[in-house]
Amino acid sequence: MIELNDVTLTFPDGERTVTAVDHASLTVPPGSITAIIGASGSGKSSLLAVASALIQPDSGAVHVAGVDLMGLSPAEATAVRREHIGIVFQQSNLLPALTALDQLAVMNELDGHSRAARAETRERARALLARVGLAGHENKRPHQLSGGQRQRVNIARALMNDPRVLIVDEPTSALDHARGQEIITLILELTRDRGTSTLLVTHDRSHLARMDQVLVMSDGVLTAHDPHAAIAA
Ligand SMILES: Nc1ncnc2c1ncn2[C@@H]1O[C@H](COP(=O)(O)OP(=O)(O)OP(=O)(O)O)[C@@H](O)[C@H]1O
Repeated sequence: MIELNDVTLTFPDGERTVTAVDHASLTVPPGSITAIIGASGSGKSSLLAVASALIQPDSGAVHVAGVDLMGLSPAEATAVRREHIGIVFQQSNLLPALTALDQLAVMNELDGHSRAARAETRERARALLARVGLAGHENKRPHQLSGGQRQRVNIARALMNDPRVLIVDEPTSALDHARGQEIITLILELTRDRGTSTLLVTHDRSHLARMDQVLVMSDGVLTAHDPHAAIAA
């Protein structure tokens, strides 16, 4: 579950302050997907940063996977992120030198686990790559994969720790329409199968009718939007 209640986040901007998120509230239940749309600079990335435990807001209540994020130390917030939150960014930020399998396994292996734990990590990585449609591509490096395949690696990587919450920022912006629809279908299936609370920012209104909830952000203010009305707009 993701629960934001009356959240406000400001940034200093010279003499004044910018209100990036203005008394925003939202709930994303497990197994459902909420999309946020809104103009550039309306506060969407700031809201995702709050829900990802990357930024603590000035005021309000934030609960993610049952954890109260307000008042956590940076180290505690990092621990919550690693344990409960999967994040997929707009640009695939894969490491050029690593194979698809290693992109998934490397973070777990940096923790210095036993040989058995490493084997288990690789098995999990292999299964997740197969789940996102990349069986047979485990040993390819990013330049050997298409844009859509790279985004699939990103998604699989975000699922490595079996997160309760999935935060996705513009997953289709670098893809053509058909490839974008496939990625949205995959994210929807994973949300249902794994019961994640998924929060997604998108510019592409053609996806909105498939979402459980659509919220519009405007100058930091969130308002509900009928997913089916949005497509006609
Ligand atoms: N670190 C920061 N320091 C100062 N101001 C910031 C910071 N991050 C965001 N802002 C400001 O907060 C407001 C909301 O920005 P945000 O990036 O959240 O919007 P957005 O809807 O995600 O935009 P885009 O679609 O272009 O990514 C903007 O006025 C922006 O300039």
